[in-house]
Formats: sequence, structure tokens, C-alpha cells
Amino acid sequence: MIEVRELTKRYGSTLALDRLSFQARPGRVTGFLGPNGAGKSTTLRVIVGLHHATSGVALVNGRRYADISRPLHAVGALLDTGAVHPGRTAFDQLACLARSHRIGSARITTLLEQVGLRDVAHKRVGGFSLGMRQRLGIAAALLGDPGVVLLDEPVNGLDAEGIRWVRDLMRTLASQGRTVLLSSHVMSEMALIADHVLIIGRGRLIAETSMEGLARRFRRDVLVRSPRRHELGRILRAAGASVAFEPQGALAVTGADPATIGDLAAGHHIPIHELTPRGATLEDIYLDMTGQAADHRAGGGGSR
Ligand SMILES: Nc1ncnc2c1ncn2[C@@H]1O[C@H](COP(=O)(O)OP(=O)(O)OP(=O)(O)O)[C@@H](O)[C@H]1O
Repeated sequence: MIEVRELTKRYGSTLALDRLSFQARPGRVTGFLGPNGAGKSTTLRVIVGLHHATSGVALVNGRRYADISRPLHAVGALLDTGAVHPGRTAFDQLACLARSHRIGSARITTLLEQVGLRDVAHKRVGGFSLGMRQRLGIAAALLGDPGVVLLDEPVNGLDAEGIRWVRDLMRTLASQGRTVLLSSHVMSEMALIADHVLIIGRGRLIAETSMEGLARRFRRDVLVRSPRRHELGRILRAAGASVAFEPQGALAVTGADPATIGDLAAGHHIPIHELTPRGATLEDIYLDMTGQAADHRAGGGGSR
């Protein structure tokens, strides 16, 4: 469990986090989404004690990171894939981390296999692609078998197969009861990976919802095609829905969901040829939400 309460972080005159509060619960994959500069990395860094908050707290299983006695076993984090020693092999990179926590080489071998780096375990990291470094970073995060996993932009540099691999791995970790928090600035990546999403903009929480809920909330209308559209239109209006006729003879219905429309039509023996819920794409929703946050800030004047 991760709990962030009223977290504020200033870097000089930059307000990176502005009384940010949220929880990431065990057993699910939580996406931490926001445009570049929204404050995602700063939040993750504060959670693992790399940066100090100006005010507020970040707790892992009810404790501040500094108060956790064997942190690698409690929290695993991938924060910066560039932070590797290029002259070291993948195995040595993990061995250096493992030593301080008395983790044996068998665990390293298992993890390198799990992340698909077994064949390059003894190659220097300097020659690794970004995707390979991401895999190594994920292995490092999992070294201590932690209950909480934080990954900053873990699919950055991965191809479609790599993204699927991260998704499957994260789902497995969550199904084992772990807390998984992944950041990304790309909605389409999150839509594939996360069950639940926290959207931040300018250091503030804009929305917290399930992926499904997000899509549902922004569903616009239902497109209905029927050879008896006028009759159906009257019935739907009588039931309280709003109905507009579209150019090609379809009905655009708001105020009734597909099940209600289908049931009403069936009750009157009216055939239905199409019933399609329409909404903004997740990408549109996200850009809209984060854009509004930016506008609000720009127009708000002096809220910093
Ligand atoms: N060490 C630092 N010194 C000064 N300003 C910083 C520092 N780290 C982050 N910032 C600023 O804080 C704000 C939040 O940055 P942060 O890196 O947390 O955002 P992010 O959502 O992770 O974006 P990105 O995906 O681009 O890393 C930005 O305005 C950034 O310029």
C-alpha cells in the first residue's frame, strides 16, 4: 500500500507537487499518468526517499521510506534506466545491489531469466539497448521480492512485444497481492497495462478512476440503426431519452444505455441493426483533462 498525503515539493521557484494526495492499493496495477513535467518522477522519488518533500508525507505500508529497515524487500523501484555502470555486466549490476541485502546469486539468475536477459547476463550493460536496460531495471526493482513495486516509465523504449511482457508481469505481480504503481505520460500505454489510473497535472491530482470508469464517464451517446427508426425514436423519447436523427438514418441517443435501448426495442418487436456506444478516445479524454488543468493554472493567477 502506498499513501501520499498532501505532498508538496518545491524546487526553488518551481512547484513540482501541489498538495498531492492519493493511495495505491495492493492487488491491482495502478497507472500514474500525466504529461511531461506533471510531477510523476518527483512523487516516486519522494516515496523512495531520494527527494525530501517540502511538506506532506509519502508512506509505504504505513511507514516513511527512511524508517523501513530492509527497504529493498519492501519497495522495488525503477527510476532511471540511465543510472547503470556501462562497464558492468548485467549480472554484476544486480550482484552489487544484492550484496548489501544478502541476496544470493541464484535469485539473480532467476530474475535475469524472468526478464528475458539470461543470454546476455554476462555482457556489459554499456552495449544494451534502451529496452534491455528497462528489463534490467525491472529485474533490479524485483530483486528483494518487494510487496510494493514502483516503475517510472517502464515501457519507454519497449516494442509492442515488450509492452505486452510488462503488462503480463505487472498483472502477475498484482495478482500476488503486491502494490504496483507505474508511471507513463502516454495514455495508450496505460490503457493496455493498468486497471486503475491516477491522472495528475501540474503536481495535482486531476482524476482517480478505473480504466473502465474513465471510458464510461466520457461516453457520449449511443448510435442506433433500425428500419423502424421513427417509431423507435418516439418510444425512446417517451422513455425520457434524447434522440437526434443522423444524416444516414441512424439515431444518436443520449440518456439511455445500450441495454435499455435494446430492451425497449425488443419490447415493441422493433428490429435493431446496430447499437454502438460512442465516446471520446481515452487519449482525447486525457489530453482534455490535463489541458484543462494547465489552463486553470494559467488563468488562476497566483495560486503558487
Ligand atoms: N531536480 C530538480 N530540480 C529542479 N526542478 C526539477 C527537478 N526535478 C523536477 N523538476 C521540475 O519539477 C516539475 C515536475 O517534474 P517531474 O520530473 O517530477 O515530472 P514528470 O511528470 O515525471 O515528467 P517527466 O515525464 O518529463 O519526467 C517539472 O517542472 C520539473 O522541471
